[in-house]
Amino acid sequence: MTTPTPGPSGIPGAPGTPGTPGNPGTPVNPGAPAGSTARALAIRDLHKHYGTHRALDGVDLTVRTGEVYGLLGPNGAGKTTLMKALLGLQRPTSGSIEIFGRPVGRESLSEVGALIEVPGLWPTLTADETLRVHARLRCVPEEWIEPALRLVKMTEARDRKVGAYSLGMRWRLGIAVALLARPRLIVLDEPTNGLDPVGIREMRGIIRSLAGEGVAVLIASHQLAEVAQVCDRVQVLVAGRTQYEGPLAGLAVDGDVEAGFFRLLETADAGIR
Ligand SMILES: Nc1ncnc2c1ncn2[C@@H]1O[C@H](COP(=O)(O)OP(=O)(O)OP(=O)(O)O)[C@@H](O)[C@H]1O
Repeated sequence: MTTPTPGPSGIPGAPGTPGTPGNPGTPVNPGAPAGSTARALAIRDLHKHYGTHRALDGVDLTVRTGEVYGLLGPNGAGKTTLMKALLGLQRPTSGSIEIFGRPVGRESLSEVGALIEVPGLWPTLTADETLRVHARLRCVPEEWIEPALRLVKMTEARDRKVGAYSLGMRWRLGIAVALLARPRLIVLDEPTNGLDPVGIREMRGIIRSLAGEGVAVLIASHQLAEVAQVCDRVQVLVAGRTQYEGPLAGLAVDGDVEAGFFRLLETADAGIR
């Protein structure tokens, strides 16, 4: 578990963020003391059936504030289905989802930022213009743009058109958009997909900064390496069922996490066939 620290990003709305010089900080959740680990997301016995196919078959998952949680699983495991359900994009067959203690709905989703697949951005706008549009759409003050740009290290590129950005820059801007309204829970689908090693390292740094400020982060990935260095806990899903839940190190077989992960996938796969 990560202990929230004074906010390096200067995103003043993140819970428990004491603020930085010139950036006094206005906690979104003044009731939550710095360092507390409230339940950001609680999923219980979630089922999603498509006809007779069980895409999710009784999944439980809890993500706490200040934690980076990895949802791992091969193609078709049910990761996207779970994320869509928690974002209100898909109705589960049964089970419950609570975001900061409230069911999925307009109010609870106002606490959530999401980046699913490559961010859709307007190529003819600059980063600054992009964020201004989103600030207006979401009724967010323009002063919140600067800290979001700073967190993703896009201040220098803010006046360049998005059409000329690398994939890594687009991802970073996509994260800035997702963070603009200062969510307390952020959901990222394959956040390092297509990034080069430098981009991957930067993305990890951004994710850890968010967690350090008390934001709860849920990452879905089918690659162990992607989550290995950044997640506090993981859940391995195979064919809609939980095969493992806990710290990554708990997957290890003879000290080898990767070997343990692949053995788990093979065993689960054999059990399904
Ligand atoms: N709309 C749908 N209708 C029928 N089956 C679906 C639908 N959406 C998903 N599925 C099935 O549900 C299962 C889970 O799919 P899902 O996309 O959630 O997996 P995933 O873990 O996100 O995979 P990937 O890593 O490939 O994105 C798969 O077997 C998929 O074929």
